Amino acid sequence: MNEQQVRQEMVKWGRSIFERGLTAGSSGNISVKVEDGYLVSPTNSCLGFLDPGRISKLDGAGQLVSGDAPTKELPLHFAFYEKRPTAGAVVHLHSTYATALSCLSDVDPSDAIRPITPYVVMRVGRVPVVPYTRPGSPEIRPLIEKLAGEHAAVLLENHGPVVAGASLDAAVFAIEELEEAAKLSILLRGMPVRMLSPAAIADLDRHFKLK
Ligand SMILES: O=C(O)[C@@H](O)C(=O)COP(=O)(O)O
Ligand SMILES: [Zn+2]
Repeated sequence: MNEQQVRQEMVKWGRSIFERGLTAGSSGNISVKVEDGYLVSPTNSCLGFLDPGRISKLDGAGQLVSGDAPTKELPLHFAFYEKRPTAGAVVHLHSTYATALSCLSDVDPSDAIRPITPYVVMRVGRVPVVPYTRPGSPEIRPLIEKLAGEHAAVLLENHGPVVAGASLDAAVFAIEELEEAAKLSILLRGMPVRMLSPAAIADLDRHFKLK
């Protein structure tokens, strides 16, 4: 895909995410790795109305080359690119159920999404919770770097989900699945849920290796 096509993909997915209510107002941000750097949603932009010509273009070192000022969450995005060589895109949203889960004090911080259905195991894997930092703070970078080698997705405590994927499509599909799994997890709270067995999870891990 050439750079113009990637810009169009960011506009298409941004609009789709916004129109389906997966993030509101100017919340959320997306980035995609391109041949000579990164394309990033501008800070304070609405994902539903990205202008392809104003998307922030960064060089390989993260310096702004063209377009509007980038999202303030670059440390978050770069932590994934640094520690996950397979990452081609990163998506952060304030989707309702995943964000709700990130606010619950009794969620296991090493495994916030209980393995209820196979698809979340296949597309997202185990999701840890990263301790709270102020949005945009550089303090998030080392916290994510500790986890990103092993995990494609995290929940930012009291904030929301972040997912890395091999492509923008893959990252969007995974964050959508994370949202659905969080929704099930909240809907089923207090009910006698049958979890997938450790053997079933190991079988899924063998057959559907996450990138
Ligand atoms: O929650 C926040 O403030 C940010 O994480 C966010 O979602 C939007 O920030 P920008 O991408 O800088 O607009
Ligand atoms: Zn945010």
